[in-house]
Amino acid sequence: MEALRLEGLGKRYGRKPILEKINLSVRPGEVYALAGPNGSGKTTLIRLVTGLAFPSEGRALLLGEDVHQTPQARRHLGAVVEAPAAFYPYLTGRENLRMRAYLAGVKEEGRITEVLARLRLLAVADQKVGSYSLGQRQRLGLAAAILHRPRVLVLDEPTSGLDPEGVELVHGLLQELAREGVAVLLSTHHLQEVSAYAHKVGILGGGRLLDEVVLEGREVFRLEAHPLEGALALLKTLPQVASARMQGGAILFEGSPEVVLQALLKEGYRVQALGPQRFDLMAYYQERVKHA
Ligand SMILES: Nc1ncnc2c1ncn2[C@@H]1O[C@H](COP(=O)(O)OP(=O)(O)OP(=O)(O)O)[C@@H](O)[C@H]1O
Repeated sequence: MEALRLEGLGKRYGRKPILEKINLSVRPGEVYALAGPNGSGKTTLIRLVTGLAFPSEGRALLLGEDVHQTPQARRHLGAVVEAPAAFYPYLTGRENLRMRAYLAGVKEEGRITEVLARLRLLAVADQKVGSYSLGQRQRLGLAAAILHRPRVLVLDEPTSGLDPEGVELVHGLLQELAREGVAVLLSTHHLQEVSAYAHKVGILGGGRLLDEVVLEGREVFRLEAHPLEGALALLKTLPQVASARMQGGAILFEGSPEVVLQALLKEGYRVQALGPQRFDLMAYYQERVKHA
């Protein structure tokens, strides 16, 4: 079953539509990154999914239960929506987590130490949160979100305000959690960073989900051939080629390089270069948003 499923989700403020007909799903163990320009509705979507905002249409299901109809649906949810997350400044990090653990019904004290260690906060665990840096508070927010071992984790820009080490730490943690079976939905402006491990990227624009890019198992090849236009047209006719487009004097395609090479040689094309190419998510995103 999908861990998280949005069905025709929409939100209007007054008459202004902010989001319309958003359909997406995240499976257990999958990392889904939401990207989009400022104001495209990423935070609004995350607020809807976590139950902090009410949809004007559609619904959000957490492990099959409607977030807005069934309050218990959120027991499987961990979230960091506001940055930095709200904590009692006159209590220590450990005391804040102890309070969260009590509210979430987590009884083992060892779990608090475990998440503090996982977020590299043990050294400051017994200091008042009021004295924490922004990055430390950000990491404490994540520690609190995973305390009760949620099966779905929803995070609004989890790496904003973090130093490079903190960014690495959070990305590493999210990958680990996904491997443990947690479904992760996060919003980000840092596509290059998440493209290393996100399974899917959803691109929001103009209140709609413009595109979903599947990154898992994606293999792209770069081809230089002469004449290039004809080669592109030929590739587009091959059933073994899933996609092909021109980029900077070469063709980028997804599909079988062996079939492509054979077809080109058979038709008398001159093949100058053919090899694997890392999928350029940033270029794809810019192109997609430009034509939105
Ligand atoms: N409470 C509200 N009332 C009216 N409009 C709102 C409200 N909250 C958000 N909006 C509008 O909804 C749109 C989407 O905002 P949102 O914060 O979801 O975008 P975002 O993609 O998260 O942006 P950013 O990348 O800057 O964080 C914006 O035009 C914003 O002004």
